[in-house]
Amino acid sequence: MTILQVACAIIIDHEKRVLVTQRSPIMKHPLKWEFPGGKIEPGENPQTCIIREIKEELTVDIELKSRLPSSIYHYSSFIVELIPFVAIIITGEIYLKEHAEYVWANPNELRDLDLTEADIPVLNFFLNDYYNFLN
Ligand SMILES: Nc1nc2c([nH]c(=O)n2[C@H]2C[C@H](O)[C@@H](COP(=O)(O)OP(=O)(O)OP(=O)(O)O)O2)c(=O)[nH]1
Repeated sequence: MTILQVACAIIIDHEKRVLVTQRSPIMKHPLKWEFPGGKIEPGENPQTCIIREIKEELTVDIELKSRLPSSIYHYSSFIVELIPFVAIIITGEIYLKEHAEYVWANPNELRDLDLTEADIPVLNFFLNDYYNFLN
């Protein structure tokens, strides 16, 4: 089985809340929550991919702060390598082009969300090994 490489963004605001988006009813994994992002296209690296995807999906420009460890998850029909980046918004207002909803969530709210499976280790790493070092 091939591995689908997907870059995602953990976008944080000045109150240390995290932006999470809900997949729409017509997407794969309908109504699950995720870190926004998408598939790496030929000729892209994960960094150029995530900047492009966030602009396309949320209409904002982001600046990348850190790359976190990938999460590899075996869904029934494919394997995903989820490549996370911590980021901040530098310009623009969020306007959802594909997702059903978004929310700025604190750690307890993040833990309660019905996330896509590949995101759970990403969230755990972020909260356990990264979050407390944020200013
Ligand atoms: N964007 C994103 N996709 C994720 C996450 N976790 C996870 O398992 N996935 C899976 C869901 C999808 O099967 C795949 C990404 O597909 P996508 O539909 O978001 O990406 P895309 O915008 O490039 O796709 P497309 O609409 O062009 O088909 O990775 C996540 O946190 N963010």
